[in-house]
Amino acid sequence: MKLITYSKNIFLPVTNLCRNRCQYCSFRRNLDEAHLISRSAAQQLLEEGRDHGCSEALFTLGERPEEVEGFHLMLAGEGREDLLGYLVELCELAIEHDLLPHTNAGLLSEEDLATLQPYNASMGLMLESCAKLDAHEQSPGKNPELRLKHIARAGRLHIPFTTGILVGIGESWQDRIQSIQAISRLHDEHGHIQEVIVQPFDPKPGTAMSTHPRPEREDLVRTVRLARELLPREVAVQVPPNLADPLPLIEAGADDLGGISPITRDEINPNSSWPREEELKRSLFAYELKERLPVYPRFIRRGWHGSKTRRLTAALASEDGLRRKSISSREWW
Ligand SMILES: O=c1nc2n(C[C@H](O)[C@H](O)[C@H](O)CO)c3cc(O)ccc3cc-2c(=O)[nH]1
Ligand SMILES: C[C@H]1O[C@@H](n2cnc3c(N)ncnc32)[C@H](O)[C@@H]1O
Ligand code: MET
Ligand code: SF4
Repeated sequence: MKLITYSKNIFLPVTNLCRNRCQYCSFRRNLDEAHLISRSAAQQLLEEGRDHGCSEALFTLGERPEEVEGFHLMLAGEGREDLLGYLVELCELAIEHDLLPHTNAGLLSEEDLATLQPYNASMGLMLESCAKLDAHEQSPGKNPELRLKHIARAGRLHIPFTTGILVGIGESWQDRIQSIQAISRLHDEHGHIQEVIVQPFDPKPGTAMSTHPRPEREDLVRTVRLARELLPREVAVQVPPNLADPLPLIEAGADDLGGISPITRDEINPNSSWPREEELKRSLFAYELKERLPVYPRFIRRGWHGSKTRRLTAALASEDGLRRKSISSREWW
């Protein structure tokens, strides 16, 4: 039976302040409406996550919020001077609560990426697309060259990495192919890509792209097929089951469903609720559905997960025999 994996996570929106203005995004807010997660709110979510058996704390935030005037006042409200220090503190808090951090903070400097590495089991940054698109006209951080550089830097630092493409934001088929090939080349060089997300664009009311059509199912199927063909076998192709029916995409070669949360919503796609584990088990009965950690086994074996997560990762990986399980359909270990 083919193996399909997912991670049980909680979604922590650290701040929705962002220097970019992606035309599809409803997560970002202007200063007057923006928030910074408080220690106590984070703590409460982490406690709930632990109680629900989650293994991943997904920290997501706008890119370089420090560049927005006024953010330092929000930080000061939490008694901090810099965002990085606060992110490290939140990751430490997650680890104390038995949850493995996975941070996607947008573009980071080499120094900041290196600072976060020890505290994260894995990290992520979507390439989105290797093409320069209108949707990113006001988003300096979505410059594909900068994103590819960031992903390469993560590779040099041995950070197990999640990236992916956003499908249906104005890119061509050629762009999709080239984006996947670019990710594949980075993996050939550094070996750090654990999964590539094929993320369908989902129109959001109130955004510039609210009337832009969502991609056709057949286009998603073709994109997943392309990704599966162009990427080496050990790199998982991830599809979010709250944005499109996963079954045809799994049939086309997808092998991971990403983070699924029993308690928090997908703050990027707040109106698309995740299916429950039982629902997925029912609809994907022809597959072996299996929970995984936010860091894939081969990276644990190589010791690439952040040093501060070592004990927790070992404990979680051995918990239900994950460590020894032999798996037929995929090079899981
Ligand atoms: O719940 C979500 N998880 C998202 N994830 C998280 C992902 O599902 C899991 O955190 C990873 O599979 C690690 O276990 C992302 C992670 C990244 O590094 C980059 C982009 C995303 C996008 C989403 C998303 O839109 N919704
Ligand atoms: C975290 C990731 O969420 C994705 N993202 C942001 N906005 C949308 C949307 N409207 N539809 C689908 N995905 C989106 C981007 O790819 C970002 O990198
Ligand atoms: N802002 C970051 C990015 O777009 C993180 C995900 S979107 C909230 O890369
Ligand atoms: S997708 Fe990320 S980078 Fe783009 S506006 Fe939203 S929060 Fe900012």
